[in-house]
Amino acid sequence: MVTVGTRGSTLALAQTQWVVGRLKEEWPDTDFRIQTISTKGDRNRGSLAAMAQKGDKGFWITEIEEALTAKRIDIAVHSLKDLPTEQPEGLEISSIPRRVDARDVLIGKEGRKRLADLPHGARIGTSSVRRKAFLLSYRPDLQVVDLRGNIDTRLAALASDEYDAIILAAAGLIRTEMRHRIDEFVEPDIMLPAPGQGALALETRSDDDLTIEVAYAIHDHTTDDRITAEREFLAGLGAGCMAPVGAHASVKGGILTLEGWVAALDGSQVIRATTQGDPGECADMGAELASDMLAQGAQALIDAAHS
Ligand SMILES: NCc1[nH]cc(CCC(=O)O)c1CC(=O)O
Repeated sequence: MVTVGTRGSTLALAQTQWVVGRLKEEWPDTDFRIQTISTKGDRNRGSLAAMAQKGDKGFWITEIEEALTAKRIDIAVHSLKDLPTEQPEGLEISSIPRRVDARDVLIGKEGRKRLADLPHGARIGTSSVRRKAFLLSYRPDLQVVDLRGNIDTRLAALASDEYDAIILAAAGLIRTEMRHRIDEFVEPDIMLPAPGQGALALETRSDDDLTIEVAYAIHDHTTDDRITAEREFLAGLGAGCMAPVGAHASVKGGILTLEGWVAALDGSQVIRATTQGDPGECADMGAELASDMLAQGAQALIDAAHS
């Protein structure tokens, strides 16, 4: 019996059921069980940004990692973009399944269904500092209004008068079978996705060889190279998942292209850079792009976001 732990949100459960379905295909004789765990992120109604400023990077995952260490669960399924770039002692990411669409999407009211067509001063709901900064860089006239909660809560908020449109990750809507709600895929040249967006991580105990083998059966090497480049870039900046940082890697014809953006919180400045190389060098490429950008002024933007 392999116990797979996750948060209890609709999205967390949907992605964990998908993972267990894939694992069952690979290991038809193994029994899998899903165990839901409540985290600080699920319980805290305060603003995400305030929690991040307290340096609390892992508010979606601490309780899940405790359950893993205590052997109450054997595999933890996480959204990769919520996972800090370092794992605690004794735990490791042992498998990265194939990524779905990494882009952000717009969902708007009638007549508010494309970013370029939104009226002057339109109100956009998001609580992500990255989405806010890139939106304001593209359209400084827009008003970004704080909106947090799970996908269902955020979609429901669109019915109120407070928002003309909201921005979400495509992956969350695709995984919860709500793809039909997407009005526009926002292209990465307007809004670069978060590092790891659209990818999952299976975390296990480092000494649990049997479970590691089970998890690794659904590992995807190309996704791993892409997200490694993106996360090394984020780590190299000394930034967490709450910084106005975007990163997106793609692999074509055996070449990995990594793009990184760092923004001022108000969108008044965005530093952009791109690098290309062999996918085998993905970690170094991420680290090098980060140090190039720090030298180009990204340090001041990161410091300002953290202060
Ligand atoms: N921070 C919450 C979160 N974590 C992962 C996803 C979406 C799914 C993914 O990126 O894999 C979301 C919701 C959102 O950003 O719209």
